Amino acid sequence: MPTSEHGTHKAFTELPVVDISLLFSEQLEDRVKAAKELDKAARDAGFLYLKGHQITPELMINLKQVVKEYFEQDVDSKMANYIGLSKNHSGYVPIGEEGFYSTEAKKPDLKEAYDIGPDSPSLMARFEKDANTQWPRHEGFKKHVKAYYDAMLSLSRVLFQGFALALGLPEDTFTQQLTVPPSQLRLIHYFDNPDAKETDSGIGAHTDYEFFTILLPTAPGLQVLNGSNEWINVPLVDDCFVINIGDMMEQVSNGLYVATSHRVRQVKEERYSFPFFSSLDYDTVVAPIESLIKNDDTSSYETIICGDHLLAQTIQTFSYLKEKSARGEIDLPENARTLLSFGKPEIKED
Ligand SMILES: O=C(O)CCC(=O)C(=O)O
Ligand SMILES: [Fe+2]
Repeated sequence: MPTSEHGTHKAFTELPVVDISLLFSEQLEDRVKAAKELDKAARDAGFLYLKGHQITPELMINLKQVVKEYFEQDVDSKMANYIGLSKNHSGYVPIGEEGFYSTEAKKPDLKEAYDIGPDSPSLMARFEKDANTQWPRHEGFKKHVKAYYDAMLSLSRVLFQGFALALGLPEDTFTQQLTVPPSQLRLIHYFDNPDAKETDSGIGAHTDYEFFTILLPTAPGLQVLNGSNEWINVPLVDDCFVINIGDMMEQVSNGLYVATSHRVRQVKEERYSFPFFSSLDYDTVVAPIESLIKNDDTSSYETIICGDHLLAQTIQTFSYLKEKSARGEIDLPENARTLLSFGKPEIKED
């Protein structure tokens, strides 16, 4: 495992803003120009605000509205679509379902969620070949959430092309393996909490497992660890998504782009947040790209299989999957990594 990569992040005090309008240009030289901006932000911070993404405001407005209505229902109604009832890891995730990083002794994160993935093949394809996404009956939910999922998938394609150019690789390096990726969209609801203290956790410090995440938050609360180990607030910026580098991008870029630690603090106001975790197809072999390995390189990222890595992390995180695993109904993929096994700096909580 590499040990010194954390030093590559700058001591930023706010996130860089990257306008990707030029990634949509017909001209390669324009796309390369935008990719250079992505490259700088990915190296310096591993986190950025994304402008010029061409996602229409209606998609986001409709998503926020229908998700708000959905979560307003009582818990019993929401539990009708409990994630543990699905065959492809989709559905309602009640408070306490996720033992993030096996810190069972810690208080559970104060949030509920609804997880969406592709129909088939899904993250659970090893166990269930034809398992479709579980949708609640709630009016308009499937229509608006699916439209948003599809838009995120398209945007992730553009960004995968941008990151390939940013790394000096052929533009289709990643997208050759982007057919039906097990990318998950999470709809997260952090409860309103007038008594929230600055130190109350909404979600503990972590890095994301995938290549990158496209995040749409509705309120402040997100914090990012900078190169000097300080937690930096991420306020909302109009018309921008927040993008962050995940574990697998760190791996393929041979540590050039580092997965940045982040966490969510409880804020007094109610908060929703919609991360789309961008991955490649299940069978994608994830290893440092040869042209990014230098002769004197001492880093040693071990090769992983994209979907197996995600599945392993998921099985070790969700209570219902831990129980299935204990009953012998599912097993961890071979060579599964334990949680937090990437070469991250020690994650500091205060
Ligand atoms: O709620 C947020 O702003 C971030 C959520 C997050 O980091 C995650 O779900 O991985
Ligand atoms: Fe995250």
